[in-house]
Amino acid sequence: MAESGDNRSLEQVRADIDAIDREIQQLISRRARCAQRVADIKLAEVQAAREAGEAETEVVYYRPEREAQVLKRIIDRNEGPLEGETVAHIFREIMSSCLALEKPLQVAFLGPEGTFTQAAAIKHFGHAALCVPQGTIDSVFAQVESGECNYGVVPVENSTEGMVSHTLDNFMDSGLKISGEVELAIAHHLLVASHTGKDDITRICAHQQALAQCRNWLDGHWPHVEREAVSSNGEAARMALEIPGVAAIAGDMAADLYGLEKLAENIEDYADNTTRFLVIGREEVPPSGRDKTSIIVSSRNKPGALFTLLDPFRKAGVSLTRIDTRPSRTEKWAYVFFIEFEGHLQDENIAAIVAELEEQSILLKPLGSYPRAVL
Ligand SMILES: O=C(O)C(=O)C[C@]1(C(=O)O)C=C[C@@H](O)C=C1
Repeated sequence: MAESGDNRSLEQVRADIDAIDREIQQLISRRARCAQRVADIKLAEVQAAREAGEAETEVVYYRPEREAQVLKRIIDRNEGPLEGETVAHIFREIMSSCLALEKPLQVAFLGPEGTFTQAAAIKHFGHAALCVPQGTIDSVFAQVESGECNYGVVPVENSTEGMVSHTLDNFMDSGLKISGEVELAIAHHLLVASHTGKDDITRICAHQQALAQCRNWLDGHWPHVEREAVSSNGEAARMALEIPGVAAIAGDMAADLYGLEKLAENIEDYADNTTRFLVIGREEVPPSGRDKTSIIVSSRNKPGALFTLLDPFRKAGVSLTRIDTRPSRTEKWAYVFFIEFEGHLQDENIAAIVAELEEQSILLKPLGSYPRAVL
Protein backbone atom coordinates (compact mmCIF):
# COMPACT_ATOMS: atom_id res chain seq x y z
CA MET A 1 0.00 0.00 0.00
CA ALA A 2 1.13 3.58 -0.64
CA GLU A 3 2.17 4.77 2.82
CA SER A 4 4.05 7.99 3.54
CA GLY A 5 7.76 7.26 3.68
CA ASP A 6 7.40 4.55 1.04
CA ASN A 7 10.08 5.02 -1.63
CA ARG A 8 8.71 2.94 -4.46
CA SER A 9 8.92 4.26 -8.00
CA LEU A 10 6.03 5.59 -10.08
CA GLU A 11 5.94 2.30 -12.03
CA GLN A 12 5.69 0.26 -8.84
CA VAL A 13 2.86 2.36 -7.40
CA ARG A 14 1.03 2.19 -10.75
CA ALA A 15 1.43 -1.60 -10.72
CA ASP A 16 -0.27 -1.54 -7.29
CA ILE A 17 -3.08 0.58 -8.66
CA ASP A 18 -3.56 -1.83 -11.59
CA ALA A 19 -3.78 -4.78 -9.20
CA ILE A 20 -6.24 -2.96 -6.95
CA ASP A 21 -8.40 -1.94 -9.94
CA ARG A 22 -8.54 -5.57 -11.03
CA GLU A 23 -9.76 -6.60 -7.56
CA ILE A 24 -12.30 -3.76 -7.40
CA GLN A 25 -13.62 -4.75 -10.81
CA GLN A 26 -13.96 -8.39 -9.82
CA LEU A 27 -15.80 -7.36 -6.66
CA ILE A 28 -18.14 -5.04 -8.58
CA SER A 29 -18.95 -7.91 -10.96
CA ARG A 30 -19.62 -10.17 -7.99
CA ARG A 31 -21.88 -7.50 -6.49
CA ALA A 32 -23.76 -7.14 -9.79
CA ARG A 33 -24.37 -10.91 -9.90
CA CYS A 34 -25.81 -10.67 -6.36
CA ALA A 35 -28.18 -7.94 -7.58
CA GLN A 36 -29.29 -10.23 -10.42
CA ARG A 37 -29.98 -12.94 -7.87
CA VAL A 38 -31.96 -10.43 -5.74
CA ALA A 39 -34.08 -9.66 -8.83
CA ASP A 40 -34.83 -13.38 -9.33
CA ILE A 41 -35.89 -13.68 -5.68
CA LYS A 42 -38.16 -10.62 -5.91
CA LEU A 43 -39.80 -12.00 -9.07
CA ALA A 44 -40.29 -15.47 -7.52
CA GLU A 45 -41.90 -13.90 -4.42
CA VAL A 46 -44.40 -11.96 -6.50
CA GLN A 47 -45.19 -15.02 -8.63
CA ALA A 48 -45.79 -17.09 -5.48
CA ALA A 49 -48.08 -14.35 -4.10
CA ARG A 50 -50.06 -14.35 -7.35
CA GLU A 51 -50.40 -18.13 -7.34
CA ALA A 52 -51.60 -17.98 -3.73
CA GLY A 53 -54.39 -15.69 -4.98
CA GLU A 54 -53.04 -12.65 -3.14
CA ALA A 55 -53.67 -9.26 -4.66
CA GLU A 56 -52.03 -8.64 -8.02
CA THR A 57 -48.74 -6.92 -7.24
CA GLU A 58 -45.94 -5.46 -9.34
CA VAL A 59 -42.38 -6.54 -8.67
CA VAL A 60 -40.73 -3.63 -6.85
CA TYR A 61 -37.08 -3.65 -7.81
CA TYR A 62 -36.08 -0.22 -6.53
CA ARG A 63 -35.83 -0.19 -2.72
CA PRO A 64 -35.12 3.33 -1.45
CA GLU A 65 -34.97 2.28 2.20
CA ARG A 66 -32.26 -0.28 1.44
CA GLU A 67 -30.29 2.17 -0.72
CA ALA A 68 -30.40 4.79 2.05
CA GLN A 69 -29.11 2.22 4.57
CA VAL A 70 -26.29 1.12 2.26
CA LEU A 71 -25.17 4.71 1.59
CA LYS A 72 -25.42 5.74 5.25
CA ARG A 73 -23.32 2.77 6.33
CA ILE A 74 -20.68 3.63 3.72
CA ILE A 75 -20.40 7.19 5.06
CA ASP A 76 -20.32 6.02 8.70
CA ARG A 77 -17.56 3.47 8.23
CA ASN A 78 -15.41 5.56 5.90
CA GLU A 79 -11.82 5.97 7.10
CA GLY A 80 -10.49 8.35 4.43
CA PRO A 81 -8.46 9.71 2.80
CA LEU A 82 -11.50 10.21 0.51
CA GLU A 83 -14.50 12.02 2.01
CA GLY A 84 -17.40 9.80 3.10
CA GLU A 85 -19.74 11.57 0.66
CA THR A 86 -17.27 11.11 -2.20
CA VAL A 87 -17.13 7.36 -1.58
CA ALA A 88 -20.91 7.23 -1.22
CA HIS A 89 -21.29 8.88 -4.65
CA ILE A 90 -19.17 6.13 -6.16
CA PHE A 91 -21.38 3.49 -4.51
CA ARG A 92 -24.45 5.48 -5.63
CA GLU A 93 -23.34 4.79 -9.21
CA ILE A 94 -22.53 1.14 -8.54
CA MET A 95 -26.00 0.57 -7.05
CA SER A 96 -27.58 2.48 -9.92
CA SER A 97 -25.91 0.13 -12.41
CA CYS A 98 -26.82 -2.94 -10.35
CA LEU A 99 -30.46 -1.83 -10.26
CA ALA A 100 -30.40 -1.24 -14.04
CA LEU A 101 -29.34 -4.90 -14.42
CA GLU A 102 -32.38 -5.90 -12.35
CA LYS A 103 -34.69 -3.49 -14.14
CA PRO A 104 -33.88 -0.22 -15.95
CA LEU A 105 -35.80 2.63 -14.26
CA GLN A 106 -37.55 5.45 -16.11
CA VAL A 107 -37.62 8.66 -14.09
CA ALA A 108 -39.75 11.65 -15.14
CA PHE A 109 -38.41 15.06 -14.08
CA LEU A 110 -39.42 18.69 -14.52
CA GLY A 111 -37.39 19.59 -17.61
CA PRO A 112 -36.00 20.67 -19.93
CA GLU A 113 -32.64 18.93 -19.93
CA GLY A 114 -29.91 20.76 -18.07
CA THR A 115 -32.12 21.91 -15.19
CA PHE A 116 -31.36 21.44 -11.51
CA THR A 117 -34.27 18.99 -11.29
CA GLN A 118 -32.40 16.72 -13.71
CA ALA A 119 -29.28 17.06 -11.57
CA ALA A 120 -31.42 16.07 -8.54
CA ALA A 121 -32.82 13.02 -10.39
CA ILE A 122 -29.30 11.87 -11.27
CA LYS A 123 -28.02 12.54 -7.75
CA HIS A 124 -30.79 10.34 -6.35
CA PHE A 125 -31.00 7.53 -8.93
CA GLY A 126 -27.49 7.62 -10.44
CA HIS A 127 -26.60 7.78 -14.14
CA ALA A 128 -28.00 4.35 -15.05
CA ALA A 129 -31.61 5.56 -14.66
CA LEU A 130 -33.26 6.86 -17.83
CA CYS A 131 -34.35 10.43 -16.99
CA VAL A 132 -37.27 11.68 -19.09
CA PRO A 133 -37.90 15.48 -19.22
CA GLN A 134 -41.47 16.76 -18.77
CA GLY A 135 -42.78 20.25 -19.50
CA THR A 136 -44.80 20.67 -16.31
CA ILE A 137 -45.08 19.36 -12.76
CA ASP A 138 -48.54 18.04 -13.69
CA SER A 139 -47.08 15.87 -16.43
CA VAL A 140 -44.41 14.47 -14.08
CA PHE A 141 -47.27 13.29 -11.84
CA ALA A 142 -49.26 12.01 -14.86
CA GLN A 143 -46.32 9.98 -16.21
CA VAL A 144 -45.89 8.18 -12.89
CA GLU A 145 -49.63 7.72 -12.33
CA SER A 146 -50.07 6.12 -15.77
CA GLY A 147 -47.06 3.84 -15.24
CA GLU A 148 -45.17 5.33 -18.24
CA CYS A 149 -42.41 6.19 -15.76
CA ASN A 150 -41.52 4.36 -12.54
CA TYR A 151 -40.74 7.49 -10.52
CA GLY A 152 -40.82 11.26 -10.79
CA VAL A 153 -38.73 14.12 -9.38
CA VAL A 154 -40.31 17.51 -8.62
CA PRO A 155 -39.01 20.61 -6.81
CA VAL A 156 -40.63 21.42 -3.49
CA GLU A 157 -38.62 24.03 -1.66
CA ASN A 158 -36.62 27.15 -2.59
CA SER A 159 -36.53 26.05 -6.18
CA THR A 160 -35.08 27.82 -9.16
CA GLU A 161 -37.10 25.71 -11.56
CA GLY A 162 -40.69 25.43 -10.47
CA MET A 163 -43.48 26.51 -8.21
CA VAL A 164 -43.46 24.81 -4.85
CA SER A 165 -47.17 25.41 -4.32
CA HIS A 166 -47.90 23.66 -7.59
CA THR A 167 -46.21 20.51 -6.34
CA LEU A 168 -48.23 20.64 -3.12
CA ASP A 169 -51.48 21.18 -5.06
CA ASN A 170 -50.75 18.11 -7.17
CA PHE A 171 -50.47 15.95 -4.07
CA MET A 172 -54.01 16.91 -3.03
CA ASP A 173 -55.51 15.13 -6.04
CA SER A 174 -52.94 12.39 -6.60
CA GLY A 175 -52.73 8.89 -5.17
CA LEU A 176 -48.94 8.88 -5.59
CA LYS A 177 -46.61 8.44 -2.63
CA ILE A 178 -43.44 10.29 -1.74
CA SER A 179 -40.61 7.79 -1.87
CA GLY A 180 -37.63 10.04 -1.25
CA GLU A 181 -36.17 13.54 -0.98
CA VAL A 182 -33.13 15.06 -2.63
CA GLU A 183 -31.20 18.08 -1.45
CA LEU A 184 -29.07 19.87 -3.99
CA ALA A 185 -26.61 22.71 -3.47
CA ILE A 186 -27.38 25.22 -6.18
CA ALA A 187 -24.35 26.85 -7.81
CA HIS A 188 -25.02 29.35 -10.60
CA HIS A 189 -22.48 30.28 -13.27
CA LEU A 190 -22.41 32.92 -16.01
CA LEU A 191 -22.22 30.88 -19.21
CA VAL A 192 -21.43 31.78 -22.81
CA ALA A 193 -20.83 29.94 -26.07
CA SER A 194 -17.16 29.64 -27.03
CA HIS A 195 -17.68 32.18 -29.86
CA THR A 196 -19.11 34.79 -27.44
CA GLY A 197 -16.59 37.12 -25.79
CA LYS A 198 -17.14 39.20 -22.67
CA ASP A 199 -17.67 42.35 -24.75
CA ASP A 200 -20.24 40.68 -27.03
CA ILE A 201 -22.79 40.14 -24.25
CA THR A 202 -25.95 42.18 -24.74
CA ARG A 203 -28.46 40.09 -22.75
CA ILE A 204 -28.28 37.81 -19.70
CA CYS A 205 -31.01 35.14 -19.60
CA ALA A 206 -32.09 32.85 -16.75
CA HIS A 207 -35.10 31.62 -14.81
CA GLN A 208 -36.48 34.53 -12.78
CA GLN A 209 -35.47 32.88 -9.50
CA ALA A 210 -31.88 32.43 -10.69
CA LEU A 211 -31.81 36.12 -11.70
CA ALA A 212 -33.11 36.99 -8.23
CA GLN A 213 -30.55 34.77 -6.50
CA CYS A 214 -27.69 36.49 -8.37
CA ARG A 215 -29.08 40.06 -8.25
CA ASN A 216 -26.26 41.64 -6.20
CA TRP A 217 -23.57 40.03 -8.31
CA LEU A 218 -25.29 41.16 -11.53
CA ASP A 219 -25.74 44.70 -10.16
CA GLY A 220 -22.03 44.80 -9.31
CA HIS A 221 -20.63 43.25 -12.49
CA TRP A 222 -23.19 43.78 -15.27
CA PRO A 223 -25.28 46.79 -14.21
CA HIS A 224 -26.05 47.99 -17.77
CA VAL A 225 -26.77 44.71 -19.52
CA GLU A 226 -30.41 43.70 -20.07
CA ARG A 227 -31.68 40.77 -17.94
CA GLU A 228 -34.38 38.51 -19.32
CA ALA A 229 -36.40 35.94 -17.39
CA VAL A 230 -37.01 32.75 -19.41
CA SER A 231 -38.84 29.51 -18.64
CA SER A 232 -35.86 27.64 -17.17
CA ASN A 233 -32.10 27.84 -16.78
CA GLY A 234 -31.81 24.96 -19.27
CA GLU A 235 -33.66 27.09 -21.85
CA ALA A 236 -31.37 30.06 -21.08
CA ALA A 237 -28.33 27.84 -21.73
CA ARG A 238 -29.79 26.67 -25.04
CA MET A 239 -30.31 30.34 -26.02
CA ALA A 240 -26.73 31.19 -25.06
CA LEU A 241 -25.51 28.56 -27.50
CA GLU A 242 -27.79 29.61 -30.36
CA ILE A 243 -28.36 33.38 -30.08
CA PRO A 244 -25.40 35.76 -30.52
CA GLY A 245 -24.86 38.11 -27.58
CA VAL A 246 -26.80 35.99 -25.08
CA ALA A 247 -25.19 34.82 -21.83
CA ALA A 248 -27.01 32.43 -19.47
CA ILE A 249 -27.08 31.89 -15.75
CA ALA A 250 -27.31 28.15 -15.11
CA GLY A 251 -25.64 25.24 -13.34
CA ASP A 252 -23.01 22.65 -14.26
CA MET A 253 -25.51 20.30 -15.96
CA ALA A 254 -26.54 22.97 -18.45
CA ALA A 255 -22.92 24.04 -19.02
CA ASP A 256 -21.95 20.45 -19.87
CA LEU A 257 -25.06 19.71 -21.92
CA TYR A 258 -24.64 22.73 -24.22
CA GLY A 259 -20.82 22.88 -24.12
CA LEU A 260 -20.80 26.41 -22.68
CA GLU A 261 -17.87 28.19 -21.07
CA LYS A 262 -17.98 29.61 -17.55
CA LEU A 263 -17.20 33.33 -17.58
CA ALA A 264 -17.74 33.43 -13.81
CA GLU A 265 -18.44 30.64 -11.32
CA ASN A 266 -20.60 30.49 -8.19
CA ILE A 267 -22.18 33.88 -8.72
CA GLU A 268 -25.16 33.35 -6.37
CA ASP A 269 -25.43 36.06 -3.70
CA TYR A 270 -25.75 33.59 -0.83
CA ALA A 271 -23.64 30.47 -0.45
CA ASP A 272 -25.51 27.40 0.93
CA ASN A 273 -28.30 27.93 -1.54
CA THR A 274 -30.00 24.53 -1.40
CA THR A 275 -33.07 23.33 -3.26
CA ARG A 276 -35.09 20.36 -2.09
CA PHE A 277 -36.87 17.94 -4.41
CA LEU A 278 -39.30 15.09 -3.79
CA VAL A 279 -39.28 11.70 -5.47
CA ILE A 280 -42.76 10.38 -6.23
CA GLY A 281 -43.75 6.79 -6.92
CA ARG A 282 -46.63 4.34 -6.71
CA GLU A 283 -45.41 2.25 -3.76
CA GLU A 284 -45.14 2.83 -0.05
CA VAL A 285 -41.59 2.60 1.29
CA PRO A 286 -40.81 0.47 4.39
CA PRO A 287 -38.83 2.04 7.28
CA SER A 288 -35.11 2.67 6.80
CA GLY A 289 -34.52 3.73 10.41
CA ARG A 290 -33.99 7.44 9.47
CA ASP A 291 -37.26 8.50 7.90
CA LYS A 292 -39.53 11.44 7.34
CA THR A 293 -43.29 11.44 6.81
CA SER A 294 -45.44 13.94 4.90
CA ILE A 295 -49.19 14.39 5.35
CA ILE A 296 -51.89 16.75 4.15
CA VAL A 297 -54.35 17.69 6.85
CA SER A 298 -57.29 20.05 6.94
CA SER A 299 -59.20 21.14 9.99
CA ARG A 300 -62.44 22.97 10.63
CA ASN A 301 -61.99 26.72 10.42
CA LYS A 302 -62.27 27.62 14.08
CA PRO A 303 -59.99 29.41 16.56
CA GLY A 304 -57.02 27.32 17.67
CA ALA A 305 -57.40 24.88 14.75
CA LEU A 306 -53.69 24.84 13.89
CA PHE A 307 -52.71 24.51 17.54
CA THR A 308 -55.01 21.47 17.88
CA LEU A 309 -53.39 19.86 14.84
CA LEU A 310 -49.85 20.43 16.05
CA ASP A 311 -50.32 19.58 19.71
CA PRO A 312 -50.09 15.78 19.26
CA PHE A 313 -46.57 16.26 17.79
CA ARG A 314 -45.50 18.38 20.75
CA LYS A 315 -46.88 15.85 23.26
CA ALA A 316 -45.05 12.98 21.54
CA GLY A 317 -41.81 14.99 21.16
CA VAL A 318 -41.79 14.52 17.36
CA SER A 319 -39.92 17.21 15.38
CA LEU A 320 -41.70 18.93 12.53
CA THR A 321 -39.39 19.58 9.59
CA ARG A 322 -41.78 21.68 7.52
CA ILE A 323 -45.26 23.14 7.52
CA ASP A 324 -47.00 24.87 4.61
CA THR A 325 -50.48 26.24 4.19
CA ARG A 326 -52.56 26.14 1.02
CA PRO A 327 -56.10 27.43 0.58
CA SER A 328 -58.62 24.61 0.36
CA ARG A 329 -60.15 24.45 -3.11
CA THR A 330 -63.44 23.08 -1.84
CA GLU A 331 -64.33 25.42 1.03
CA LYS A 332 -63.95 29.21 1.16
CA TRP A 333 -61.57 30.42 3.91
CA ALA A 334 -60.58 26.88 4.83
CA TYR A 335 -56.95 25.81 4.67
CA VAL A 336 -55.04 22.61 4.21
CA PHE A 337 -51.70 22.09 5.90
CA PHE A 338 -48.82 20.22 4.38
CA ILE A 339 -46.87 18.88 7.36
CA GLU A 340 -43.59 16.99 7.38
CA PHE A 341 -42.05 15.37 10.42
CA GLU A 342 -39.43 12.88 11.52
CA GLY A 343 -40.43 9.23 11.77
CA HIS A 344 -42.27 6.57 9.76
CA LEU A 345 -46.01 5.84 9.56
CA GLN A 346 -45.23 2.32 10.76
CA ASP A 347 -43.60 3.64 13.99
CA GLU A 348 -45.98 3.22 16.93
CA ASN A 349 -45.72 6.85 18.11
CA ILE A 350 -46.30 8.19 14.59
CA ALA A 351 -49.29 5.89 14.01
CA ALA A 352 -50.77 7.17 17.31
CA ILE A 353 -50.29 10.83 16.27
CA VAL A 354 -51.91 10.20 12.89
CA ALA A 355 -54.87 8.42 14.55
CA GLU A 356 -55.37 11.41 16.87
CA LEU A 357 -55.15 13.86 13.97
CA GLU A 358 -57.70 11.85 12.03
CA GLU A 359 -60.22 12.49 14.79
CA GLN A 360 -59.51 16.24 14.86
CA SER A 361 -59.48 16.93 11.14
CA ILE A 362 -61.90 16.94 8.25
CA LEU A 363 -59.31 15.49 5.90
CA LEU A 364 -56.08 13.62 6.51
CA LYS A 365 -54.06 12.23 3.66
CA PRO A 366 -50.72 10.51 4.29
CA LEU A 367 -48.37 11.23 1.38
CA GLY A 368 -45.84 8.68 2.47
CA SER A 369 -42.86 7.91 4.66
CA TYR A 370 -39.44 7.92 3.04
CA PRO A 371 -35.73 7.86 3.94
CA ARG A 372 -34.15 11.18 4.85
CA ALA A 373 -31.66 12.39 2.22
CA VAL A 374 -28.27 10.74 2.79
CA LEU A 375 -26.18 12.51 0.13
O1 LIG B 1 -31.27 -5.07 -2.03
C1 LIG B 1 -31.99 -5.00 -3.03
O2 LIG B 1 -33.24 -5.11 -2.97
C2 LIG B 1 -31.40 -4.81 -4.37
O3 LIG B 1 -32.12 -4.82 -5.34
C3 LIG B 1 -29.93 -4.50 -4.49
C4 LIG B 1 -29.66 -3.01 -4.61
C5 LIG B 1 -28.11 -2.83 -4.54
O4 LIG B 1 -27.49 -2.75 -5.59
O5 LIG B 1 -27.60 -2.82 -3.42
C6 LIG B 1 -30.15 -2.51 -5.91
C7 LIG B 1 -31.34 -1.85 -6.02
C8 LIG B 1 -32.21 -1.54 -4.90
O6 LIG B 1 -32.80 -0.30 -5.04
C9 LIG B 1 -31.51 -1.67 -3.63
C10 LIG B 1 -30.30 -2.29 -3.50
